[in-house]
Amino acid sequence: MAIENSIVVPAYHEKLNIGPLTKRLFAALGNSDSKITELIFVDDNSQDGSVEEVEKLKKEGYNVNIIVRTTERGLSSAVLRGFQESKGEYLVCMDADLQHPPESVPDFLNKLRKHPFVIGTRYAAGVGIDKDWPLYRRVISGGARILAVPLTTATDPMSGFFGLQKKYLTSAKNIDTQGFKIALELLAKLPLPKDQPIGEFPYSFGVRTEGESKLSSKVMIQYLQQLKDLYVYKFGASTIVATLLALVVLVLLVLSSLFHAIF
Ligand SMILES: Nc1nc2c(ncn2[C@@H]2O[C@H](COP(=O)(O)OP(=O)(O)O[C@H]3O[C@H](CO)[C@@H](O)[C@H](O)[C@@H]3O)[C@@H](O)[C@H]2O)c(=O)[nH]1
Repeated sequence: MAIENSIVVPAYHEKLNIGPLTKRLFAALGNSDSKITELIFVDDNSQDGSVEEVEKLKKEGYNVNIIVRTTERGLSSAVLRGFQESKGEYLVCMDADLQHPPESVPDFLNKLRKHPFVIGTRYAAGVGIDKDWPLYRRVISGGARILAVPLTTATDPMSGFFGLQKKYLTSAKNIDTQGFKIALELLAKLPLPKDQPIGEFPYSFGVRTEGESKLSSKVMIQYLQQLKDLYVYKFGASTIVATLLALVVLVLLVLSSLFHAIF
């Protein structure tokens, strides 16, 4: 059967999450959807046994693969590499750490059949962020989200849980693959049809139980640089709005590099 859905998971030191994610995902998809779905991990040479874990799952019959990159590093570029190597028309990106619930993927895919781009959102009625998520992460996430408001109508462009129809990716140009926020980059730059709104998919963001977050001050600085570039891209370098927004971001950039703890 031809593959229709490709689930791409950037992974760095996620050995302990690979098995549970794979099993929960394919269990949620059920027999018929499992046959048309592939799961692709994109690992940056973690050398922690992730490859062996995937080989084991393959032997158990799961349609799962792992791409190991040895010369590149980074979440956004890993996601794009997975998309490039995928066979399906419906592409979904999710984290390895189970903070994006695998059980919601079937409904997510249904939505993706009706919208060119779907983004998971933690900001909707009845969903949210686990109460144990630390305050500093809430502040970072909320601040980052506010700064992105001029760039997209999406309520949660920080989300690493998103999907798109592959036909819209083929015309992507000038995509910046630094940092973590590939969904925002794609939302701002892809030539998505104006008459079809992006889909919002409410979900509750869980707590990581295995492994560690890779969020660092470097990632935050990359985000601010990305924002500055996107403001200029969207509003044009000569407009007053772009200049003001770029200035705000630059000040934050300098401050954050001086005081890593500011965010
Ligand atoms: N291949 C690869 N994968 C990476 C890298 N850095 C992180 N990842 C993978 O990317 C996923 C997200 O990284 P986390 O470190 O778990 O992210 P987080 O800070 O806990 O979550 C925040 O960022 C996520 C990604 O955008 C968001 O999904 C989430 O909503 C939140 O904003 C995980 O599967 C992780 O292994 C990298 O350099 N290379």
